[in-house]
This record gives sequence, structure tokens and C-alpha cells, in this order.
Amino acid sequence: MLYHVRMYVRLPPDLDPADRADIIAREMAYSQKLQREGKWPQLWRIAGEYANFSILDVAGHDELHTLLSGLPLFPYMDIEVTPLAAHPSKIAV
Ligand SMILES: O=C(O)CC1=CCC(=O)O1
Repeated sequence: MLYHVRMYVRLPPDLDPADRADIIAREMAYSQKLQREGKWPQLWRIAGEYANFSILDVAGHDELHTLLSGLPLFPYMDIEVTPLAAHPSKIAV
């Protein structure tokens, strides 16, 4: 199943800079592993915001929740999920 996911990062401004750098490095490694596995095929920065639009390709809601809740930044993000269904006007390419 495909999901459109919006992630808004809300790191506390007083977070220790070393802790901040560590979380961001772990987030990058985690997301890049999932990208290589094909589970995170699209990752876009929302221009002007500390936020992203992502497409995740997973088995269903339970895997999506497991994946998202494992994000190192999960405690510091607001996340909005939209399940995607096939559109009848979409042409095959
Ligand atoms: O948008 C961000 O910076 C948060 C994030 C999600 C995956 C990643 O590598 O960073």
C-alpha cells in the first residue's frame, strides 16, 4: 500500500547541539536504509519549512506505524498520513 506522509519536525530550540546532530544522523541512516529497501520511494523537503512530503510503500497500516514510530525524530515530529488508492483516470506508462 502507498501512503502520503507529511512530517513536520519540531526539535526543541534548547536541545543540546550534540544530541541534535546525533538524532539527525540516526534519522538519515534509518531513512536511507528504508529507501534502499524500496519502502520509502519518495522523500521531498517542503520548501521553506523543516518538514517533508514522503511516499511510503509498505504492507499496510501496521507496518507503516512500526516504521514511523521507529524514526529517531518520531518524538519530535507531527505526522499526517494519507492512504493512497488507485485513480481511475491514471494511464499506464
Ligand atoms: O524532514 C526531515 O528532515 C526529517 C527526516 C525524515 C527522513 C529524514 O532523513 O529526515
